Amino acid sequence: MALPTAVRLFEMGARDGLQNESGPVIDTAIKVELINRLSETGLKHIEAASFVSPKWVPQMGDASEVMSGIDRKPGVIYSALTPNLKGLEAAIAAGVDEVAVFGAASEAFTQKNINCSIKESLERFAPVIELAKANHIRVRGYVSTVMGCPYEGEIAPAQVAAVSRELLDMGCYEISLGDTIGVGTPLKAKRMLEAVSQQVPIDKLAAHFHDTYGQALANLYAVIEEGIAVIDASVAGLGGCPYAKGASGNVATEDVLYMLNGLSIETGVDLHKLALTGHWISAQLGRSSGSKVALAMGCQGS
Ligand SMILES: CC(C)(COP(=O)([O-])OP(=O)([O-])OC[C@H]1O[C@@H](n2cnc3c(N)ncnc32)[C@H](O)[C@@H]1OP(=O)([O-])[O-])[C@@H](O)C(=O)NCCC(=O)NCCSC(=O)C[C@@](C)(O)CC(=O)[O-]
Repeated sequence: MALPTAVRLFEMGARDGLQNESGPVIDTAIKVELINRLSETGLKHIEAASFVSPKWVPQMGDASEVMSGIDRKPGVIYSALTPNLKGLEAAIAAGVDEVAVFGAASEAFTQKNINCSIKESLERFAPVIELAKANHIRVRGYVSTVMGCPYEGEIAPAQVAAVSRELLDMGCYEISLGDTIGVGTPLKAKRMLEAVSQQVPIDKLAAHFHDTYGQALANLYAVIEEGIAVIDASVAGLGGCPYAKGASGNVATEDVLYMLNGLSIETGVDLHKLALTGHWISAQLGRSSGSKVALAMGCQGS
């Protein structure tokens, strides 16, 4: 299949990135400034917060304050995770544009992450999706552990396909396929996608790959060759997953953008501004950017 002419980048840094930071809870003002800076790069889709239990993920405990603190740039969609009705109600009150439910293809990961079975998770999501739709809010669905689980190991592509199909049938507009612990390789990614795309049209799928084993760009190239045109990524490669020990961040948005620019695939995102934002947030966290491209570009100014 020909490569897509355009790709939509879905920025994860403020949520998937920051949720996993150990140490003190990051100031709300820093989260707000990160999102505001990201909004100026041309990104049109920013996951800004997570309305989950603060006991489970302390870094996301100020989701409402973050949402009320940011400058909403017209044309940018600000989304948040909502695992249950309590989260959705808070997200609606905070004025999110879009929400996401998050399940997994692995029973053990689902238990560790959201404290229920896959079946129970889908039952829990049903009223969330219903209420979101009644409020004219679109719902995205995540499926984690699509290429491997930290607790169960190998995950059958058919299982990924089944959970993805359920979420689509329940009303999610898009299913994001998460290689939560970054264990995938290109052939595995293609095989997983082949199974899923028999159940969910490829234009309703997104790739959400972590870079733990340094395979994320190769895996992304493999799936865009198959028609994937939505990519989740995290500025400066921030993040990991609090319930997946050893998982490193999402692939760095700067690195994905550099690759897409090289392929003449349109994104509308300014690489220089994005790299500056990545250096800025990395400095706030007391480290260097996790993006190889940003480091190579060397633009450290604010
Ligand atoms: C789902 C629950 C809440 C179940 O957790 P639970 O303990 O089974 O829930 P519960 O209903 O028994 O409630 C326990 C306490 O949490 C409170 N609570 C309950 N819900 C909420 C809420 N929405 N907001 C705020 N507080 C909430 C509730 O009020 C209660 O408070 P208490 O009475 O003890 O004071 C919990 O397991 C949880 O919050 N998990 C979140 C885990 C998480 O955020 N993981 C990271 C995101 S997923 C991810 O990163 C992967 C992804 C998406 O990026 C894709 C990939 O890379 O693969």
